[in-house]
Amino acid sequence: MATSRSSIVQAETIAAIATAIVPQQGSVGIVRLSGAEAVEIARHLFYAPGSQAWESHRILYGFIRQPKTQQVIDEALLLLMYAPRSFTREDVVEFHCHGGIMAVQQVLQLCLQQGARLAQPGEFSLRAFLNGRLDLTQAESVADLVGAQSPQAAQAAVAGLRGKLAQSLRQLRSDCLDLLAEIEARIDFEDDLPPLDLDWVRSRLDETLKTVRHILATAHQGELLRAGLKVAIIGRPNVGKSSLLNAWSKSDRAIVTDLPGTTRDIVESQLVVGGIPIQVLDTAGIRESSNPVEQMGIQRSRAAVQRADLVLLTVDAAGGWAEEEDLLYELIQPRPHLVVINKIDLVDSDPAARIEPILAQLGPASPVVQLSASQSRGLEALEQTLLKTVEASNLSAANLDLAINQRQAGAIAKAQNALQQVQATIQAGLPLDFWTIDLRAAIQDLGEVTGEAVTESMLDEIFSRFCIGK
Ligand SMILES: Nc1nc2c(c(=O)[nH]1)N(C=O)[C@@H](CNc1ccc(C(=O)N[C@@H](CCC(=O)O)C(=O)O)cc1)CN2
Ligand SMILES: Nc1nc2c(ncn2[C@@H]2O[C@H](COP(=O)(O)OP(=O)(O)OP(=O)(O)O)[C@@H](O)[C@H]2O)c(=O)[nH]1
Ligand SMILES: [K+]
Ligand SMILES: [Mg+2]
Repeated sequence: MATSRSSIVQAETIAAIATAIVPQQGSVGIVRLSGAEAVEIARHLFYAPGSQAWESHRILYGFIRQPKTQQVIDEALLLLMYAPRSFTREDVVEFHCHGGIMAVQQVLQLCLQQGARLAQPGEFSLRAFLNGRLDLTQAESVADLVGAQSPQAAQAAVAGLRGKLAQSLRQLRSDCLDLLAEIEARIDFEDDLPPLDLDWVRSRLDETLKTVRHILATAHQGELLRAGLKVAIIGRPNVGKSSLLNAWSKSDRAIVTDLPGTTRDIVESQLVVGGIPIQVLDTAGIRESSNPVEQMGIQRSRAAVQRADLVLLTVDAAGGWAEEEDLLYELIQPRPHLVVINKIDLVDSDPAARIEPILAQLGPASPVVQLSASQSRGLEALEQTLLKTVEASNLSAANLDLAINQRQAGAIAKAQNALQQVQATIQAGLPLDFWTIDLRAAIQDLGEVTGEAVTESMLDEIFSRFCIGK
């Protein structure tokens, strides 16, 4: 039988390297222990000279030693946080070692030799959750903060960490419980109570649904902030795709030459637009080719169109719209896209004559941007149009306190359905028992979000996505 993460005996003391492990990098690396044996293990491994007190929330200075040979492994600091005043609410000990890979790996091995078990991904956060220090949304925000790729994504994660979503959901759930209590009382003690105030029930339901809708509406910004966007630049050879990637990312990532067919493999670059982390893919120019290497590159370009959240079809303002563009334009029709008219610097003398024929080829559903990649002109407009196309224009001005993830949105949408069902049931004049069925379902769904009602397999799935040492 597979052991489930949450059923692992919490009496076990767990250990992990809490910092990134990179050779020759990171001035400090941390090995973290949590559990009943943490302090005992540290006592065996850490020598603190003089009369330093082993008290909670203190840092001791000293040496980590191999207990048998007394060989010194590192000169280090030891941080003590005794239960319940720690991240996990268990005894937590941290060895603050030198960075790089050797010190932390050796110290981790010593901890394991002393009886600690290697922590699974997310297990420190899981314990913080199981011990009631964090609700599930806060624990998810810990992972979001570690994974954040833009200041706005980090800001949303910190708000979640501090319990903004948790608070709203607790309030919603408690409102539903109040409503349930009122209704159930009428089922159980019908004769002893004044009749149910139907207007009150209806207005409470309306209010609750309004809040639910408000929270659900933050799912789009949550998804953009967390997952970001994959944007593929496609077009026929030499229209300036690689030049656009370079200008946009202010780099020399991609090779640019005046030879058509320069780019073969996909070239990626990472940037942030209006708070959204964006992965830009430069692709091989698409054309009929007999060169097998180029053909493979073109296959990858076509695949990128399907993988991308947004496709930028790039066209050469001077070269104009050719037959190949008809095919490419058709290819991107089912995908979210915009059309980039590049090299406008070449048509400065008479832009209308060159650009209008291109515009005439485009349908009304295709946003258009004119720019010059080689002169870095029009990139601002590209970003604004991109944000508008993915409906994220006011993300940077938005309130980032709430930005729910897909899992949370799924459960909250179920709660919304259940609450709407309660409304319908009341409307249909069905007996009170029916109202409570859907109300209970809504309460259950909200509990799935906060973790008040979760299964072990849900916890497994959520925490296994964390990194090791979190
Ligand atoms: N060295 C180190 N830095 C770290 C962490 C850590 O575990 N170790 N963190 C880990 O993610 C974050 C800080 N988060 C933390 C959250 C709570 C507690 C904590 O001990 N809370 C107790 C006690 C509070 C108090 O003393 O009053 C509590 O809330 O009960 C510690 C760290 C980021 N920086
Ligand atoms: N005048 C002008 N030239 C440009 C502009 N953008 C790119 N070019 C030139 O167009 C040529 C092709 O540019 P690339 O960026 O290599 O074009 P590409 O679409 O990536 O080409 P392939 O990878 O071969 O498909 C180079 O000589 C660039 O300097 C622009 O905005 N204005
Ligand atoms: K080229
Ligand atoms: Mg190229």
